[in-house]
Amino acid sequence: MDDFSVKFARLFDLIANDIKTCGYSVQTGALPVELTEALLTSLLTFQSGQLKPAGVGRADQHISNAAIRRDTIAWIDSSTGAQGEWLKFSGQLQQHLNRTLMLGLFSFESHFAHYAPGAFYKTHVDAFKGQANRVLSVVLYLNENWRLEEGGEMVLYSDAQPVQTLCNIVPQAGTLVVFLSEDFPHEVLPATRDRYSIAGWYRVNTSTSGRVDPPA
Ligand SMILES: O=C(O)CCC(=O)C(=O)O
Ligand SMILES: [Fe+2]
Repeated sequence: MDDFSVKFARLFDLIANDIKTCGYSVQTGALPVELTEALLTSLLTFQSGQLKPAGVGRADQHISNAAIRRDTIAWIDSSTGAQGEWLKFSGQLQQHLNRTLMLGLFSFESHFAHYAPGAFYKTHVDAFKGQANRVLSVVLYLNENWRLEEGGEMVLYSDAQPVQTLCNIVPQAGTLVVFLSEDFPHEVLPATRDRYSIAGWYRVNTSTSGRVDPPA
C-alpha cells in the first residue's frame, strides 16, 4: 500500500461497510482541508462562462432543464494538481470497493458544480434501474463554514413506498457522500449563498460486441 491508501484506509473501510449495510455513506471531514481548499481554488479559476448549465439525462440526450436543475458544471480532468489528487483518491476508493464489495466499478467521471444562491436540483435518481450505467454516486462539498440557516442541504430519500427522508446533508467542506446510484432519490435544496461541490459517478463496463460503453 502506498501512503495515500494507508492514509485513507480507515475511511475506505467505513464507506465500504456503510454501502454494504445500508447502501449509502456520509463522512464528514473525509478529505484534508488543504485538498478541499485547492479544489475550490481550481473551481473558482474557471471564468463563470466556462461553467455550463448542467444537462438532464444521458449524454446523448443532453437537455438542459432549468425547471429541474439550476447548477453550472465543469468536468474534472487532471489539469491542476488538486484535480489530479481528487482523481487519485477516487481511483483508490474504486479499487477498495471493488476488492471488498466486488462491485466491478470500471470507470469514473466527475464534475465541479456551482449552485448560485437560490439554485436547486429537484428530486431525481442518478441512474435508472436495469440500465447498468451509473452504479455508485459520490459527492464532495467544498464550502468552508457552512451554517445550517444557509440551506443548500442534499436530502436523501428511501426508494421504498412510503418515501422516507433518510438524511439531510449539510454541504460543509470535506463532507463526502457515497450512495448506490439506482437506489436513492435525492435533491439539492436552494441556499442563500454560493454552493460549491464535486459530483462523480462510477460506472460498470457494459460493452457488448464491439461497442465499448463507457470508452475504455
Ligand atoms: O450537490 C449535491 O449535493 C448533489 C448533486 C447531485 O445530486 C447530482 O449532481 O446528481
Ligand atoms: Fe444526483
